[in-house]
Amino acid sequence: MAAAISIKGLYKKYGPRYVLDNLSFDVEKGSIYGFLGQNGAGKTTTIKILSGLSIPDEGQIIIDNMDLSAEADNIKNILGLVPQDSEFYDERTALSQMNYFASLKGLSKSEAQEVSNLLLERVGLQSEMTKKVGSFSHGMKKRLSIAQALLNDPKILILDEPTNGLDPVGVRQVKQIIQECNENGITILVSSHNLLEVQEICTHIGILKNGKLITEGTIEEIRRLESNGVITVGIYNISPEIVDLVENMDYVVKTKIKENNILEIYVNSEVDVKPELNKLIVENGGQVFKLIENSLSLEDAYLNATGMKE
Ligand SMILES: Nc1ncnc2c1ncn2[C@@H]1O[C@H](COP(=O)(O)OP(=O)(O)OP(=O)(O)O)[C@@H](O)[C@H]1O
Repeated sequence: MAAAISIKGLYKKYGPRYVLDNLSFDVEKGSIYGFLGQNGAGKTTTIKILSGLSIPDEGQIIIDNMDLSAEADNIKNILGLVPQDSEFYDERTALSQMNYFASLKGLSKSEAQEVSNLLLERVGLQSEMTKKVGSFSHGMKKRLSIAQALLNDPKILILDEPTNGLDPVGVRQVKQIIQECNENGITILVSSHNLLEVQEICTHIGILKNGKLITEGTIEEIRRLESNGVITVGIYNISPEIVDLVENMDYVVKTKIKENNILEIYVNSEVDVKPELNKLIVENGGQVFKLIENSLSLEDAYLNATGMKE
């Protein structure tokens, strides 16, 4: 699959500290790539570099087959950016704000009016377009910011933490707009520190930690990364020998002993391993009083991968 964005060996230093440290990844054409990481991981720094607002110390960026270092202006024409915080004039209406941005992009008055109307409708602000932006909620401003980013009919849309600080309705609206943009052929790069908020719309996910991409893949691949399930076994007479035997099984990733004779077994297997585990424990003298399997959520896989989980 062709890459809409290809980042190779990106480094960015602030003072003596590298905030991007040999960062490389591709965003496939037509995908919705969730660029995830905790606060300070380097997401905004990467996005600023991609949108030409910051210069990397090293590395190559190819966007839609153009090298950013040589064709920044052409790239601007095919890129839409929704920054974390957009600046609007509170006294202007949404429509006049959009018309103003459209005129900055070189559209005539009538073209601007037409496109602005269309885009405000696309982000669900059609009945609010003559209201002053100062009266808008955070979610409405975010949708206005997306409309603004769509003014140049971009091939690629980059959104920096678009769901941050929104209420659940606002999150749902923004996700729906992102998905509709994608259905209309726009490749999406969306950053977030909240996997749960974006996972249902992403086709791919990359996890950034301290400026490095620590994990990458399709949603399904990420889920399978460490373990795809956890089996909770209650054993009355749990012993170190039983734990050792369990840990040595092929599909067991790790085990954790919990209170009340509970052994948590993280497994990575496509088939049901409960009968085999039960047999092993019982044959070695264990008295099993409960055995439950839960599949791991993507959130768990994320926390495992970022080392946020104990
Ligand atoms: N202009 C700057 N000067 C110095 N340090 C900076 C600058 N911009 C960012 N940093 C530092 O670089 C690191 C990465 O910041 P960045 O904003 O890219 O992270 P992030 O993943 O987007 O997090 P957040 O979600 O909090 O914005 C942080 O430690 C931040 O303090």
